[in-house]
Amino acid sequence: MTIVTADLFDERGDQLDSCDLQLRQYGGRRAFSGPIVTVRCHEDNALLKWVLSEPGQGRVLVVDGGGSLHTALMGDLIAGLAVSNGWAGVVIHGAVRDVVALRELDLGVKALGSNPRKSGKQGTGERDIPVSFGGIVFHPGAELFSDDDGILVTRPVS
Ligand SMILES: O=C([O-])CC(=O)C(=O)O
Repeated sequence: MTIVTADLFDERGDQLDSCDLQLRQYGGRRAFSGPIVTVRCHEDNALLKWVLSEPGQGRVLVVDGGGSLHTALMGDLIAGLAVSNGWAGVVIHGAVRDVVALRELDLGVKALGSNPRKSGKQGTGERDIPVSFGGIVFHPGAELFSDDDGILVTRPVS
């Protein structure tokens, strides 16, 4: 079923937070949803590549790259890995590259912008922690809904 975030917000907005940050659509799947997995990293994409190498099971990876547009945290190879492993989407507070190829992939991809410069590969960063941007908190395990209008998330299950 196609996600319509505006309808969802009308139905159950009291249980949802909406991301104010205007991320751009880069993926071939413009509407996507799934449980959240998180990574926080800075201009280094080894950790997110590692996470996207795991079975995605329809989940969405939310990457807090600190808003850096200096290096791309994901290109078509890592995005292709995400497709093969069954991830629904990747939301990046940072940059991507290979944007023409990303459009052809059956994957939701939202990011701040793009940069052809690649990231470091040290593997520094953290995973499975709450991350925050656009005025909301993305909690691991909470549900994310994304389409052309924006991104909604549920609050943590207490
Ligand atoms: O290898 C990287 O840093 C990212 C990349 O270009 C890709 O995923 O294709």
